[in-house]
Amino acid sequence: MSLAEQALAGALSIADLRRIARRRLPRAVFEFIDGGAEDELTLAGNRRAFERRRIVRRVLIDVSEPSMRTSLLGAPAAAPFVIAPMGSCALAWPEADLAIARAACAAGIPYTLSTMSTTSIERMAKAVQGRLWFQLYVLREQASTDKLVERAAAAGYEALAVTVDLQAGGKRERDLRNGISLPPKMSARHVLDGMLHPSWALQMLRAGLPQFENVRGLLGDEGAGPTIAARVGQNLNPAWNWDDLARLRDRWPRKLLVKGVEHPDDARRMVSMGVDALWVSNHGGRQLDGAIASADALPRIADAVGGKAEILVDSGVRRGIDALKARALGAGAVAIGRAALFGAAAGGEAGARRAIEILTGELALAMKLSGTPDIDSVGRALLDGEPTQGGD
Ligand SMILES: Cc1cc2nc3c(=O)[nH]c(=O)nc-3n(C[C@H](O)[C@H](O)[C@H](O)COP(=O)(O)O)c2cc1C
Ligand SMILES: O=C(O)C(=O)c1ccccc1
Repeated sequence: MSLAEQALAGALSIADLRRIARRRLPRAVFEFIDGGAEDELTLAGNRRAFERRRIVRRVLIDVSEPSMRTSLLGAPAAAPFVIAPMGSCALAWPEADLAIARAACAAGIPYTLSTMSTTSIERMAKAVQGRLWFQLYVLREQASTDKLVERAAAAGYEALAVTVDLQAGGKRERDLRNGISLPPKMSARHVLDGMLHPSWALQMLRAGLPQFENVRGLLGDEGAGPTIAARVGQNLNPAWNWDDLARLRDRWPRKLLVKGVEHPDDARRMVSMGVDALWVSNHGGRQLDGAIASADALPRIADAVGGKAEILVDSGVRRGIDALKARALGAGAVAIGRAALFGAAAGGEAGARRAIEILTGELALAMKLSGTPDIDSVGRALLDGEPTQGGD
């Protein structure tokens, strides 16, 4: 076993994978992934909202073979997990999108490709046979947005998740301090940072600068944004509204998800328009600092929707038991963002596989120890002190 393989095998938790990633990546890249907006209140709140929930265990139940198989968007999934869309992943590991997608496919869970991926819609569809969803950022140019939607349909993606919480790039102060911008402006500090992380630097030199393959030529160049998020934000349409969502619903024939929902009234209105699934998220604390934690928004949305649409949740999932808590709070599945990317940053496809394996392993154990033989039977009563309106 190589040293890198040994390190991966020795990683017991997502926190361990994060530590390996932190050692391997230049500071600017690690902090771009790890960081949140402003004071990182929402980033920390996401974790706290999962951590503070407590499970009231049941005993004397046969849990010899706990089943975490479930149904997501009308198709089977091996576990209640989905990979969240992440742009610029190749900064962490060459072709990290492909690495994570292959790991997801092997684990039998859906993978969401970002509009800002460094692997094109078509290349991903050719490379991976598993369940693929496409995340849409609404570009300022209507025709360019329409083209992305058409390409995802033509390439056979089963679902479209339109992200609605990046009306502008969040104020990511770590990125501003580190000067990680788009296009990259290399300073002496960046070169030094690279030299201090030679395995990463050599990989990058060999692979070349990652490109946003889906939006090649589409990002306007009115000034390089001060951060990646700011530059991308400048190119998205902040005027996009309910009427536009209705048009998108008409144009896209398959499953439609809205990512970045937090208010029950928004959720209700989306369901009435025929949106198939609500993706409760605050973008991993990277957008509005001060936004409610996802795990707190989740039960209110579940009550508002009352089973008329599916619900996913992300932001702060770092342990398998978080998926059990999320199921109890009303989600069908949790999406994994940084946890998967820390894995890929630590060791490419094997690292992403390790991340999923850690989370599913922890969930299986949590199911046994809580007396949960079947993930689909989880209700709100599993949690201490949760009002059970809309639950069981
Ligand atoms: C490096 C990085 C890039 C991201 N890029 C996108 C993106 O392109 N589109 C999107 O909808 N969300 C994006 N997100 C947000 C994730 O989809 C997800 O909502 C978030 O990471 C969940 O929080 P977690 O990382 O705590 O699991 C990104 C997150 C990270 C960490
Ligand atoms: O950083 C993000 O959260 C994000 O959404 C993004 C968008 C485009 C490129 C890279 C990241």
